[in-house]
Amino acid sequence: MKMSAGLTLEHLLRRLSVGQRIAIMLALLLLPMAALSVVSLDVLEHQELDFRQSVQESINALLPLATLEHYLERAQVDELEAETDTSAPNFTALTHNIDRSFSTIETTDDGPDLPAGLITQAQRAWRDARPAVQRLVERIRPLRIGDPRLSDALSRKDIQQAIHDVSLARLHLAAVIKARYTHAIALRHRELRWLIWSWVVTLSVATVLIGLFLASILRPIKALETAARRLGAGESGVRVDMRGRDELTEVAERFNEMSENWETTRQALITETAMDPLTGVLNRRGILAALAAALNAHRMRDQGLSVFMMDLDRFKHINDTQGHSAGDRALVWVAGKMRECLRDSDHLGRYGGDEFLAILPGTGASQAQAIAQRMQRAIHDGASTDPSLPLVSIGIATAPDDGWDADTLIGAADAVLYTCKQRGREPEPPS
Ligand SMILES: Nc1nc2c(ncn2[C@@H]2O[C@H](COP(=O)(O)OP(=O)(O)OP(=O)(O)O)[C@@H](O)[C@H]2O)c(=O)[nH]1
Repeated sequence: MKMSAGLTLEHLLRRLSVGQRIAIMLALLLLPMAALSVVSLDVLEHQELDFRQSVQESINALLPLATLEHYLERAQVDELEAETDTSAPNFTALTHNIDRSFSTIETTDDGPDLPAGLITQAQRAWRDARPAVQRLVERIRPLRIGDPRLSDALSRKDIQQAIHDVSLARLHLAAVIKARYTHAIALRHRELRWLIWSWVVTLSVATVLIGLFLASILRPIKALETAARRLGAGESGVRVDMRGRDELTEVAERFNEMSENWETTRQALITETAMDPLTGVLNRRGILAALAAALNAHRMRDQGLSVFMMDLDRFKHINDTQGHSAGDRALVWVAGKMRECLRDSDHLGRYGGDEFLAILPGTGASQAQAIAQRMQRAIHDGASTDPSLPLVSIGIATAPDDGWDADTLIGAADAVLYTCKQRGREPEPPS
């Protein structure tokens, strides 16, 4: 079923020229690859941007919190007093930055994949921390770094509380950012998997289609090559069955014409080289070839095979008294009579001037004797009323009793013929 569907598709493809098929094959390969490359680049670029944004967001959100925490810790160990720098850390700007980070994070759409409540927890933690931080900020705002009043302004307990609250807010915010980062990575992997599958599926489909296109080109080429080899090996009637409208079908049609022409020429050559032009039966070369082939087949089938060596009687006299044309007519008539007495599967050839050789495959000695007598009678009946017609003497040899090869059989039949001609006009009785 699949095979026939493939072949039907192939027949459809053969309606296209080879050039068109190659162009479509290239398009099948290049267009999906180009499209996929564009999509892949776009996806990777977007991922890169998202990733950068995510990292930037982390820095923007966490840095002010971490800085605030850092300054608070330094205040706790009275380091701010020891600072030579006279500018105070800008706690107000820091808290504003933190507020802005939280509002940015809050408005970012995380989609359904992120654990719910993480942002709320972080915001709540910051809301809890903010008043204590604010109070500290209010107290130290008028003071400079290194001012001895800083120690009085910052109560250790308040600082510790603020550190604790800010640290808690930082941890919650870090959890949000981590979750977002993990989510971004998972999304990136999912998109990459989709991309890889798209490549695999697209390339597989393209490969199958290209395979079909290639088959529609290579199969006819193979058929032509096989046919050319068979024709080259001398096989006759070689044809390439091909339907389509492409160049290869055209080549196949020309090949078939060439094969037919060659067959006609070959038949003409065979006729010319193997046939006797006067009588229309095989000539010496043809009948010897037929004998070799018949003996070959005979050995394989293990059946009897008889040969008749036949020589015309009083033929010279006909030639001498009635002319060469009368002799020719007599030869044609005798050949016709002989052919009439033989089966289609038997072979008849003119062996020499007035000598004929018949091959009777599958015929034993007694059956051959009967056929020879019938043939002799038919010729003698005609010749008895027309003096321009000859008589015939027949020597019979049968394989395998009289021999296995052509020369031995012909020699044996010739010997019988000689005896026969010596004794009169009757064929040799079966041995
Ligand atoms: N008309 C004609 N005569 C041919 C042809 N080929 C050979 N001959 C003649 O056939 C004759 C054969 O001679 P013979 O075999 O002695 O003829 P025959 O009278 O039958 O003698 P026996 O065979 O001894 O009975 C010769 O005269 C050849 O010239 C041919 O194609 N046409």
